[in-house]
Amino acid sequence: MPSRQETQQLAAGVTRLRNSNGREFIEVAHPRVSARIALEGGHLVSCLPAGQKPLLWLSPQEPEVPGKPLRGGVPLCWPWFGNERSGPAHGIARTGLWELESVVVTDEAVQINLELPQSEMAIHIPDEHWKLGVQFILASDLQVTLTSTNTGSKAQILGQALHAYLPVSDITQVEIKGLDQASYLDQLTGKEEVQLGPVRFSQEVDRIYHGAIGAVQLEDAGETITVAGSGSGSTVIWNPWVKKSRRLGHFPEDGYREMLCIETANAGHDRRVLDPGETHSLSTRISHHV
Ligand SMILES: O=P(O)(O)OC[C@H]1O[C@H](O)[C@H](O)[C@@H](O)[C@@H]1O
Repeated sequence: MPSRQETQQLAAGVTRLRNSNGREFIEVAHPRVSARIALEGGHLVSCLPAGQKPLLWLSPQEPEVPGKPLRGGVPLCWPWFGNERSGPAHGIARTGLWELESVVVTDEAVQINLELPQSEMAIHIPDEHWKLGVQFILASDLQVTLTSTNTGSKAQILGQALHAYLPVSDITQVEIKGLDQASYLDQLTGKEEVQLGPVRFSQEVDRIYHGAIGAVQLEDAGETITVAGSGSGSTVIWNPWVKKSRRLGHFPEDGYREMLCIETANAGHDRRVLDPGETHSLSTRISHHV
């Protein structure tokens, strides 16, 4: 829990605050949902619909200084996924400082829109011209939409992912359904494979599933979290397992036991080329069913 040093009320139940590590957050306390978004990274770090378990996992280890991504929630990978291009892994959006555009509160939901200013893009991708916005619809479920417009005069390549970290009670017992027969790139071996049955975890998993995948279901001890994407032709499934957990920054050594990532993406073969003036939206909807 960040200690509050400065706070500003933005709307009923929506507050902007700066914690003692200098990070700025938008905090939502609405009858339907509690949530927190870090302006650094445009990063939703927690989302708790009323009467449910948390929809997202967040590492208990927060980096002390701004500039290091928080591990958990929904990091925004943009305009490339992983190491598809040179520069920071997963691109520049997850460490950039986003600006608040709008907050709309209704009885059912809180809608928050952020934009990544040109000045943040100019640092790493000075030759590219984009308008980039993220919208969070926080309610009894969660919807995150990342919208990119090519504002330049040449075609530009776009790779991206909504890198959702989901909580699990025991990684060795969970299953992901909805990927049976899908082909995937195993990022650990570089080989193309075909999924047979549900995805289960007994070692590191780092895969890009291809195709316009419908909803996938994370089945965990009789409960289900559904992740439904749109604007996506690829889904990344990731768990770091034992050795990689030790190497990851700001991640508990046994953190792999209690999380996995299901990432609605445009990654690998699914990278897009946007013509001047073209807009593309990538969206994920995460909901919990008991
Ligand atoms: O450590 P990060 O840069 O946050 O990346 C965390 C993970 O993200 C994705 O799921 C990739 O497929 C993994 O290869 C990567 O290890």
